[in-house]
Amino acid sequence: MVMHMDQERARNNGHDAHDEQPQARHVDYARLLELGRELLIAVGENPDREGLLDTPRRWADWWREFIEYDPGKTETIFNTASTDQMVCVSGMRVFSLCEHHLLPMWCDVSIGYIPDGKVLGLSKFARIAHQFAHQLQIQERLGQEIADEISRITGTSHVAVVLKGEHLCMTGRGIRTPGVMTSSVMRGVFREHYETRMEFLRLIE
Ligand SMILES: Nc1nc2c(ncn2[C@@H]2O[C@H](COP(=O)(O)OP(=O)(O)OP(=O)(O)O)[C@@H](O)[C@H]2O)c(=O)[nH]1
Ligand SMILES: [Zn+2]
Repeated sequence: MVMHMDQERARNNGHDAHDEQPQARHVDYARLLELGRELLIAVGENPDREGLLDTPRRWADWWREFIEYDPGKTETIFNTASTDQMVCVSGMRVFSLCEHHLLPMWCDVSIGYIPDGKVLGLSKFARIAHQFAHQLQIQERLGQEIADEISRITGTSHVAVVLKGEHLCMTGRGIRTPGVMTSSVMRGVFREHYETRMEFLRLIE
């Protein structure tokens, strides 16, 4: 008997038997399909009416796409003797989900670091930002996790991450007030040295 891939994943406690990245997350797709149907019933809809027939499938697909997001290769490093530069990559927009309400948040991510012999490939900053955005999040933790990963890969402790977020849970429900949440993680010389911090903040304006 050919086992469906999702059943096989479930049997392996969320991981493929030959999964090379044990930290990769998987959804229970069959369960999502059931829940999508249940959700429609719970909000007073008829899941068998024509317009909704494929909705549980689309909804399950969206969760799978979000949770099983693959950032690709994130660790391309170039060795360099130069340690006198500040590198900033700014305005990278990522999509995430607020863990309190399961509603979208959009964050504009800016990252700065001072290399210590290793520079990271430019595109990898966006890959890393998306990687940590593709899970249930709060904005503050998203910034910390991005900073941790940049430090881990490049081996420098001088890392700064600023996020500007718009949260649908604040703009589209509840208090219904548009507003921007800014959070910043400043480490190493970015925290200790006022001029360095200000230079970074000017560069990402
Ligand atoms: N610090 C922080 N708070 C967040 C984030 N996303 C959502 N929240 C807040 O989480 C809080 C949850 O508060 P609760 O009082 O438990 O939930 P609620 O009754 O839905 O609150 P309201 O949103 O005020 O209607 C709210 O103040 C949200 O604005 C985030 O990324 N960071
Ligand atoms: Zn929220």
